[in-house]
Amino acid sequence: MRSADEARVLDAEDAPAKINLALHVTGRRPDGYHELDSLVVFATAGDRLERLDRGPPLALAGRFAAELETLAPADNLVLKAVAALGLPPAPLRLDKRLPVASGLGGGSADAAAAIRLLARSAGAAVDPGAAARRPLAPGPLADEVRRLGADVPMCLLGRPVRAGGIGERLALLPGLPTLPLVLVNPGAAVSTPAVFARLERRDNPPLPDLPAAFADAAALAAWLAATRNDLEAPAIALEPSIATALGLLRSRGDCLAARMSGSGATVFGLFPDEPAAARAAAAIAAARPDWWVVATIAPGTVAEPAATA
Ligand SMILES: C[C@](O)(CO)[C@H](O)COP(=O)(O)OP(=O)(O)OC[C@H]1O[C@@H](n2ccc(N)nc2=O)[C@H](O)[C@@H]1O
Ligand SMILES: Nc1ncnc2c1ncn2[C@@H]1O[C@H](COP(=O)(O)OP(=O)(O)OP(=O)(O)O)[C@@H](O)[C@H]1O
Repeated sequence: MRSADEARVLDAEDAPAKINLALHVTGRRPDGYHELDSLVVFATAGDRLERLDRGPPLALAGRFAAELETLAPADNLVLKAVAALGLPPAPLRLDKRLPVASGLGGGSADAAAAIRLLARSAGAAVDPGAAARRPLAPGPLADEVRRLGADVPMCLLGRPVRAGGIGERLALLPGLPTLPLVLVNPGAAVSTPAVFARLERRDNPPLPDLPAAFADAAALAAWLAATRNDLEAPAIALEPSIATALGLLRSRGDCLAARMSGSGATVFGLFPDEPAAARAAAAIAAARPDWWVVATIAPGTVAEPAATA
């Protein structure tokens, strides 16, 4: 039972993990940021942000809360988003379930969840419904969102996309099946700028053409075979345990594809169905009890409801 002085949860938002299924680095802008061409999906695994009836501006809970406690609350991307967009502050609690600096865009997902949550409580100064249906229209709001981090616009959308530019040019992906995945983080935080700095080539070709739809996870895996994550080799050079994690996924006979997400160190394995993913996750967790291992799904593309006149 809830004690009399315990805060009450008024509302909550999920902050799904971002997974780069493929990531090609195609150029570099004069400001040092890299041009990307990336296929991105969002998992049901993620952080969770709650709005409370009382408490400090941001309380931390969950497995990875301690890693954020060294950060001043104002530097947490949740409160940075609130300040940058001028959203009405409210007591918040972040359940930090995703490893920090792990290539899953956790901080960006938290910022996006804060925007959705507080926009809702303010009567939608930022229309979260619209954000869920289409990429943010260019404009001052989109600029503020992008300034929070290159991954924030895609996290605000939270649906399968092909991302271009530095990650802010988003095209919704039709025809993607729901993907059974295993996420494995070998417990090492990898610095995104350090990984980009180690790239040997920055002028790689874009992703190959996408078909209108993929029949299943195996069809997507066949397409992925002609793609890469260009950040994987530099990240492995900094953190060799990434290669060990990939090896464990690939040693499963039914793993369709295994690759690093974002700038690492988290890797994903794609499996034909959820039971296969659950078996792989259990085996890897048993072999490496100190690692973060989860079986999850990335929901596929939901058909748009027919427009009404
Ligand atoms: C690698 C990805 O995770 C792929 O989705 C993202 O591009 C990174 O997104 P993010 O962590 O939100 O990135 P930011 O916080 O904006 O940038 C962190 C640092 O990564 C480098 N960076 C990031 C994005 C990008 N397109 N080019 C870059 O070179 C820059 O050195 C930058 O200072
Ligand atoms: N709520 C937050 N969650 C995680 N990191 C945060 C948060 N707020 C601020 N940060 C800072 O942002 C940095 C990047 O964290 P994050 O977990 O978003 O990285 P990432 O998963 O590697 O992102 P990406 O995939 O975009 O490279 C951390 O090192 C941390 O200092």
